[in-house]
Amino acid sequence: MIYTCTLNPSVDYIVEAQQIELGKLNRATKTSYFPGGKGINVSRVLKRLHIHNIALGFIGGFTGQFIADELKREHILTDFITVPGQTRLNIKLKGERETEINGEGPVISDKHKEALIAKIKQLKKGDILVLGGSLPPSVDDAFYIRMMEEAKKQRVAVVVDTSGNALKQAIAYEPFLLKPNQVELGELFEIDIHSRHQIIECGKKLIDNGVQHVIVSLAGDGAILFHKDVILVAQAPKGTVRNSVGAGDSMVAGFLAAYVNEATLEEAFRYSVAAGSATAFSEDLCTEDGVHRLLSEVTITRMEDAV
Ligand SMILES: Nc1ncnc2c1ncn2[C@@H]1O[C@H](COP(=O)(O)OP(=O)(O)OP(=O)(O)O)[C@@H](O)[C@H]1O
Ligand SMILES: O=P(O)(O)OC[C@@]1(O)O[C@H](CO)[C@@H](O)[C@@H]1O
Repeated sequence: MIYTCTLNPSVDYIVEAQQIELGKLNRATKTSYFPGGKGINVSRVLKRLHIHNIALGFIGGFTGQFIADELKREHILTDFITVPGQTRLNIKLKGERETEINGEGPVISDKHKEALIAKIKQLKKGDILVLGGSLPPSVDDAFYIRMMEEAKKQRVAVVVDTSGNALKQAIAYEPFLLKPNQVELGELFEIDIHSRHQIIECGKKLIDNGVQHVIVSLAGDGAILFHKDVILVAQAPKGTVRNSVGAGDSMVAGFLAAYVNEATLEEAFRYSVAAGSATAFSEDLCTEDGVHRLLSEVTITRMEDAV
């Protein structure tokens, strides 16, 4: 079974306006809201790709209830822990450019943290655990470490889709998959990344440190996959970007969906990039049809051929 865990879910409130001027009254031309948070996005895309999964994490208040209701409507299994306080609202402003304001999230008590650890302890060898997104302010990075320790004890494969210190500390646990974007990769190595060469060096270092697969996502420029035997470079399809929120999470879901269906590494990577781009070209997350339509437009080259 695949489990996703979102410690700090969100309701993503999308506000479209012709232009947004700070300090003025702006009128939206369209608004919508979706259940969000990285692990929840992975769950939603997995489900659209017919992969059963269970969403874990903390939810609270009317916003948390909205997430639970929406996931139920989409027939996604959940095992959330309900906490006092409100799940955050993340504002995604779409004017001439995209601007995001992510909320803080509720306080999580020790009792609720332990309840989540107890759920992780129930996972079994062969399960996959996707840890997605930032930590609420009351939860420190050590909590991600504890979850990874528990997962490792049970021989559960861990996928890490987060940033900052939590991402840095994940490396020691030899995760199955890391998916940093270019900025997150730079933060990980404390450098400014401005060349393909730097990305390759950093990706190789992660593999040398025991990470099994690394996908560095490069938005419209595609992605690079690192594995001990091969480096694959993907060009993303071209299209009109309607929403880049969740594109990276869709990549994670696409890769896992193909992997559990026993695809080759190249096929899984192609599926992953197609899923990311299909989300970028959609209003909400990608659909299965959207992914399939783009598969033939993803170009993949082995590293020695790409340089
Ligand atoms: N402009 C675009 N054109 C085509 N494909 C895109 C575009 N932007 C994103 N994608 C697809 O989505 C993938 C992930 O994008 P990106 O690198 O922006 O992820 P991210 O920063 O993790 O996103 P998020 O945090 O919003 O989920 C890319 O590798 C690509 O396949
Ligand atoms: O604040 P975090 O946890 O880093 O990111 C949260 C978030 O921006 O990530 C998802 C897209 O990847 C959105 O659904 C959500 O709003």
